[in-house]
Amino acid sequence: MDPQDDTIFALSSGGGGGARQYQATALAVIRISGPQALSTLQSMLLRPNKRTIVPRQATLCKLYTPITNNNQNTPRVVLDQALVLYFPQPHSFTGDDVVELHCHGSRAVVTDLLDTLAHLPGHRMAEPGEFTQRAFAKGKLDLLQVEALADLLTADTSRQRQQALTQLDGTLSDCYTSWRHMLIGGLAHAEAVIDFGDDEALIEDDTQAEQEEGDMLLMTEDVQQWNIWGNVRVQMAELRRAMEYQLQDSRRGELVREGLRICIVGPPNAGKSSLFNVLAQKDAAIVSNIAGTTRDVLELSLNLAGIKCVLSDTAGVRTFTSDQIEQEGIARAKKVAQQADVVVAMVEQGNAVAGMEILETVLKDSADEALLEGDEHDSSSVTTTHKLASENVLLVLNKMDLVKDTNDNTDPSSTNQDIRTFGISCHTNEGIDAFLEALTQTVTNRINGDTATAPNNSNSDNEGSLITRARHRQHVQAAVEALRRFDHLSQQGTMVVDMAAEELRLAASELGRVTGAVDVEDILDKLFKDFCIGK
Ligand SMILES: Nc1nc2c(ncn2[C@@H]2O[C@H](COP(=O)(O)OP(=O)(O)OP(=O)(O)O)[C@@H](O)[C@H]2O)c(=O)[nH]1
Ligand SMILES: [K+]
Ligand SMILES: [Mg+2]
Repeated sequence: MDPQDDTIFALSSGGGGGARQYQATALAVIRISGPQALSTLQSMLLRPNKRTIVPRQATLCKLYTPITNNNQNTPRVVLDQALVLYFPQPHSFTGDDVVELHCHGSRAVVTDLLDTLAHLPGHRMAEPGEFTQRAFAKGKLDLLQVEALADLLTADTSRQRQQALTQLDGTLSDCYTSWRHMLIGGLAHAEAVIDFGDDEALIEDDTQAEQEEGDMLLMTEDVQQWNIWGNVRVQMAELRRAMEYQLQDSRRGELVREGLRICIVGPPNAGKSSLFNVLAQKDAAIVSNIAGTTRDVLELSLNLAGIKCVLSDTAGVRTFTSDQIEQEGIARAKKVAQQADVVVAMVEQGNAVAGMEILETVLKDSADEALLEGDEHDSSSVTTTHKLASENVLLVLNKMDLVKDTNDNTDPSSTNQDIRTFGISCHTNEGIDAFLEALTQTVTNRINGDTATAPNNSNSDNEGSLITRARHRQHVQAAVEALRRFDHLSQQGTMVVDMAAEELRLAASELGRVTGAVDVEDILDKLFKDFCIGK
């Protein structure tokens, strides 16, 4: 029997992790999907024929051990009193018949129900993501929506949730589908031109057409075909601009999904780990007055105004140390700073100039390294190795509590030209609120991006069309490149229309890969493995 025909079931609510680790909850949802879902539910009712299960209507019933061919004379046992729901195919999540048992969440109820189902012929426990996999197979969701669902299930912050929900809605899918249809339309025209060119010489271009109009007797259809070709070229150029615009999004969607990287760098003993702990609101990193305390990079998830951020504490950077472990720590610190979206440069107050020098070497080294390594980077990391724009750097002067004469305070604003500077104390918390506010604003600005006007048909002026994965970016980039080659070829006259058409075909298939309309088996396998059981 095809595993697709099995009736699958799983605990779809929390508390999972197998019978042994199951954590009791008030209620639990067991989902059953497949051809036998309804008959199984009915076999668990006391008088199956007396009770009609109305689709999509919650019914409170007692669930008994089901009647099977083997146990007709065995007394039946009540398993639970549950609220049941039935979604007939095709109007269900998976597209198959689906039954949901909203039962009590104790270990006894859940494990006995699962166990009972497992013993029914044609039934088996669902693999991770298998319900979603069936939904995809039935065309209920496309690949972008499957990815959105995966993102929604793992969303930590409100921005991640919003972004995932918009993508789940099909907004991004609609964008790529409409682009792909435009490409296929262009391709159809190109093919018409090719067919025509087979037996008739086409005029090379409009100007030539005008020149030769007098001399040559033109077939009106020739001209029509050629005019259509001209329109196709214009349309494809517009489409390419819309795609290019989408690619110029500063990776905002990917940042929301993956989390924005904020890195604290600075010389030893500046108080980096102390700040890390203040922001973590716990004793996460070791603090001591020994220079070179932090070696490894420590990471912490922060939610700043609904945006997921990953904050890193790093080893203090100094130009000379004979300690090999510290050297490795410094190398790691530089690398993390290089990949960060926002850098918090920290120095002790009164030492801003030295601090800025260190910051400059860190960022300069990273820019150099980025140039050297450039070719080895994949497309997603190339964009992150840019030299940081000053609006994404915050300079923090720590230990303000040690300043004796408050009038003689280091004027923070005088330390550097365009880098914003904040005086703080990790001991007294002075200045922390203002710094945190600025950090939050920086992160928000980075995600909201600039509001450059979108090309007419870009669909890119709303959050829904933001690229959310490097995978999408690669395909859109490849489609743009194909369209550039198309543009070049399509200017060269009739001889190469078929080559130009091939580029349109390529661009269309790249976009098809984004939504999953074109072969995506390998991506799917990987994606479904990341799903939890029951989804
Ligand atoms: N007076 C004062 N001392 C501070 C402040 N912040 C940190 N310190 C002290 O400075 C010392 C170094 O702090 P850390 O947080 O370990 O500094 P670090 O930058 O992480 O140091 P490394 O990991 O060695 O690079 C510790 O003794 C802290 O207690 C502050 O705001 N005021
Ligand atoms: K230290
Ligand atoms: Mg430290």
